[in-house]
Amino acid sequence: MSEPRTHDEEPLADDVAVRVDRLTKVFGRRAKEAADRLADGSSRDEVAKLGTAAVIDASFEVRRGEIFVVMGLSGSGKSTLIRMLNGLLEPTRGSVEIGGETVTGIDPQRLRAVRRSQVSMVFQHFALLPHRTVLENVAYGLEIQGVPRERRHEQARAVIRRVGLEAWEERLPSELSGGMQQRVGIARALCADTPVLLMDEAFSALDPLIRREMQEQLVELQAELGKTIVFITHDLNEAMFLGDRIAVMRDGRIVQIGTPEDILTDPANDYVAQFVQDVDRTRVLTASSVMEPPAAAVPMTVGPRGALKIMRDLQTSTVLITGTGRTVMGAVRDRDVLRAVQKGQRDLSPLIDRDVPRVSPETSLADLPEIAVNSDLPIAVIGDDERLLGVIPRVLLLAALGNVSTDTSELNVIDLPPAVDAQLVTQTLDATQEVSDAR
Ligand SMILES: Nc1ncnc2c1ncn2[C@@H]1O[C@H](COP(=O)(O)OP(=O)(O)OP(=O)(O)O)[C@@H](O)[C@H]1O
Repeated sequence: MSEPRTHDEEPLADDVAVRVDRLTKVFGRRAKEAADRLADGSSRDEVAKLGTAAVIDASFEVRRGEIFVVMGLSGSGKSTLIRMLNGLLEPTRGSVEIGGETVTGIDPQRLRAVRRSQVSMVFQHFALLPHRTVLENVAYGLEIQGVPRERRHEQARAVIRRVGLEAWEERLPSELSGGMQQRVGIARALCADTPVLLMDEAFSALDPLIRREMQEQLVELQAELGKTIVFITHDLNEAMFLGDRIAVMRDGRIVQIGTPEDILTDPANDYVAQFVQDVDRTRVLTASSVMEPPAAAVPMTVGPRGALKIMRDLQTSTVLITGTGRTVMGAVRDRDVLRAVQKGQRDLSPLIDRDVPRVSPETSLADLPEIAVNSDLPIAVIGDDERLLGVIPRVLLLAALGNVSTDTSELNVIDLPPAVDAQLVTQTLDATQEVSDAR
């Protein structure tokens, strides 16, 4: 008798839009043999005589509503992979499931039905029908499904409005700019109303400004419509901007799958590390990825002497002060604390500057310089419950704000050194120690 399944073991089938299992594609006459050898551990080069291994042993799941980006250099196997996802190419080994249905090895009629109901594709070069209007292009998918004219035009008009092209419905594609043509491409894919959108270098032919606009629009549309999107690109910044998760491909293999932050901060190998070297980190990283643990803050209860010691040890001129429940009370400056210690004061509260900048952990790094430059205090990273989650120490912007959002790999910020001399601090602490000991 088989073991009863516990709730935990239940596959989360409903959450998975696309499941790819050990997918391999070899081009060449002896493809099967090459794929078998690859499965037995041979390298791509070792099987090169048998065929070109375009995709090797790829496995991943794309969750519903996720933007999953496949990124890699030219020739790494991205297009081959996406073509297997919609059944345009038959895998040599492995399987693809879309919406819970296996699409590998099924009969062509069934495959067409699954494709129609589940998957739409947006191409790099728009692939619009040149002699049909924008409206007819967008409605085309419904037309071949036999949807009556009135209804398909109505649906097409709705998505055309969504992508902001309502004034262009009756125009021909050639009358539109590249960005607009691609919006028609997206509208066409949306009109088919499939849960999965496959986008193959969809924005690569557009100039940078339009491209950025399209990326933003796609993220908006996705948030609104909840589509599952598999997006292929060789552009790392695009991958980082769009991807909930990114799969990095190299020579047919997926070498890492992770969130943009994982890929950036914890690259799986030198190849990925090199790839991400030039990415604009400020757009990807958030306050939570640069903050120091809350231990870098000081509880009120330590008093001026305790605070001064900690500031000396951390070599910092300002430090955050926390109250009960680790809420942030403000920050103190070393000068003020030193003076208080010299005067034998026991209470930190009169020294606290309550004007500490506060950000949420999701605040983009790109927004921090502006906050940092307006204050000489550390930035407090605060959770929903007002608790201190981390500290971004007092930073100084060396360059103009504009510099930070370029593709530098390091942020141009440094900690300010303590304002008062460490020796003086130590002398003061020793002297006041003697006083308190003598008491
Ligand atoms: N029909 C085919 N016949 C033989 N080899 C092919 C075929 N299609 C692709 N390849 C090879 O498979 C490898 C992966 O190609 P693929 O087009 O999937 O890569 P890609 O990452 O999409 O690159 P690009 O961005 O240049 O399209 C390459 O070596 C390519 O030459």
